[in-house]
Amino acid sequence: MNNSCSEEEYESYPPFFRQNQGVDHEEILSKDLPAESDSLPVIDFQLMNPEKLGEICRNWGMFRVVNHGVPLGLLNQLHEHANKLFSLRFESKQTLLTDPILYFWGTPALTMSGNAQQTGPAPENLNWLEGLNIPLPLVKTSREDPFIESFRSLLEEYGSHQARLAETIFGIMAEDLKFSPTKTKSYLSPPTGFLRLYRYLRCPVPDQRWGINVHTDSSVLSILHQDQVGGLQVYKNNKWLDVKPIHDSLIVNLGDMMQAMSDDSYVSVKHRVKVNKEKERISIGYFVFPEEDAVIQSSKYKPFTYADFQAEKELDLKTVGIKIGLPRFRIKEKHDLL
Ligand SMILES: O=C(O)CCC(=O)C(=O)O
Ligand SMILES: [Fe+2]
Repeated sequence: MNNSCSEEEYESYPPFFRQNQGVDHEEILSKDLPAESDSLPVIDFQLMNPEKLGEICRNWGMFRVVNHGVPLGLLNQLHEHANKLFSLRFESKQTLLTDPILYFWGTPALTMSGNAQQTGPAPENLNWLEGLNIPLPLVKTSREDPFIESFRSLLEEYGSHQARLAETIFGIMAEDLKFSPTKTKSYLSPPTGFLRLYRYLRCPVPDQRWGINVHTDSSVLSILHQDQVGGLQVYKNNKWLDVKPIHDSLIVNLGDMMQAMSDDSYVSVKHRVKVNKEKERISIGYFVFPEEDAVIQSSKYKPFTYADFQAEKELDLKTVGIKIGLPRFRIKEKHDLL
């Protein structure tokens, strides 16, 4: 890339991310060792069983799902629509993509009321991404604009597939964990589900910035589909592994709620997203939570609801600048108190 890149090329970028684009910078080599290639376990959705799934949830907290029944045509159309929408001028995205679809940039952390969570003004804290937040129950009402309407109906269809997958997968985990029928029902609530479409932006200093820095998801389950660019990495055995893009597969990762429900036997796995200089990357995530008033009972944590967890997380982001998450609720063992 060089200085000849036209300014119009970046009109779809939030203004902050237009600076220094196209300029060669001296690269600071990443201190991380290169990531190893993908040995993520694969689950055939049609052949799942509690023992195998349970073992993967205990050891990995992330797996690939094949034979999931989400039509490839639907995935392709969704990516095409996302590409078109993200390529619009920044100002048009801000005006066109409004309630209930919310356009945001610079951070994936949104508050309960749907505003981007402030992480402070330092550019190294900004995430090189923009996104759309789509609460699924709200995406059922038809829209006038024909392009937005076809996008909405794809989201609705994709959302029902995701709810189907999450309910089946969670049902098998619940069998492995021997949950009572009441827990199984209240610990996963599809109406809480939302979709996130992300576009990670080209970054002139990719080794110094993050698409999304290391984190665990707060959800029960998250289900991801990524395009062919790559960048997602998972932490396993003290190493970062690249999660390779495989177009007809989905990635499931367990979140903090699942770890607490399983008394820490399942892992809410650490992951992160790298950015690159040459290509934007699009991914589609689905996140699902417990019923609003479901109290998570665990031998390791004080009883809490997802709303309690989210409130604590928002406060920590505001005051400490990072998410503390589950440790805020952990019951102190006797030896911790000495
Ligand atoms: O874009 C991705 O591949 C991952 C996104 C992610 O980790 C998240 O939204 O929590
Ligand atoms: Fe995540």
